[in-house]
Amino acid sequence: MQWTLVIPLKPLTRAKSRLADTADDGVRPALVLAFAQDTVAAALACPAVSDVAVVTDDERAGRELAALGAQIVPDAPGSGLNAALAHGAAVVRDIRPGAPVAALNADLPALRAAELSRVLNAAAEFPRAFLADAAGVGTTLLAAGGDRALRPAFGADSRMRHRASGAAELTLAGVDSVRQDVDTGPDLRAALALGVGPYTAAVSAALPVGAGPAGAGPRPAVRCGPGGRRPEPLR
Ligand SMILES: Nc1nc2c(ncn2[C@@H]2O[C@H](COP(=O)(O)OP(=O)(O)OP(=O)(O)O)[C@@H](O)[C@H]2O)c(=O)[nH]1
Ligand SMILES: C=C(OP(=O)(O)O)C(=O)O
Repeated sequence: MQWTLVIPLKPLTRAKSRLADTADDGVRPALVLAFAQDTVAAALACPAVSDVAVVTDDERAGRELAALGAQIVPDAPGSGLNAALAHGAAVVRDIRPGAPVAALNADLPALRAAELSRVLNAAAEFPRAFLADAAGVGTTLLAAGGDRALRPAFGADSRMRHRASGAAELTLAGVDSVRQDVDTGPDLRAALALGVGPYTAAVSAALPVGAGPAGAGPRPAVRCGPGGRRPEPLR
């Protein structure tokens, strides 16, 4: 089964406020964009993904992520994360009725295509399924088969709320890169230790958190775009 991913992204200057003590206002937008670039690049390199739709109103992010091969959907509702996701899924299904869709956070800088494949293949066994974040309270991925609405309930305690919504919790091990979202400085350290993608490695090298000896270091660039696998366009 091949999935369309719906990836939400807040305007860069307003995003990741909880990282303010790790990355100041001058560098945080670039760091948030780098997280999204590494997330989208890994997603597009994943064989279980047919295409990626990023729901954002940020012009710079839209330009950079489109250059990687993502489709950009304006955040027309403008009323928060779950409205943005429901809108993105509806736009996808208008174009491709019956498409399996999965919401994926844009703050997964260590994301590995092979681990994402394993998660999506596991999700394909259920009508709706989700993956809890590394902290164990939130969600990084929510998937819905072609005959189901996504019904996103991201935000505080979303693990509990997705469970209560009837979605199956995916319990597979060895998919840390799909679980490791970055909200805080310690989260960024954990992602660096897993090994982040090249965009985040470049921006975080200038931060105190990125300059330390720990960490697996940057991973080789994912090949997507010219020379790599091109996603099918969403049209
Ligand atoms: N399009 C869109 N994306 C959103 C919105 N709110 C959050 N997101 C995205 O949803 C994902 C999960 O959100 P959070 O992890 O809470 O990120 P955040 O809101 O930037 O972080 P904080 O400011 O620290 O709360 C991230 O990829 C965000 O960029 C929204 O209103 N619209
Ligand atoms: C959006 C979520 O949380 P966070 O803001 O912690 O990334 C979530 O886990 O549903």
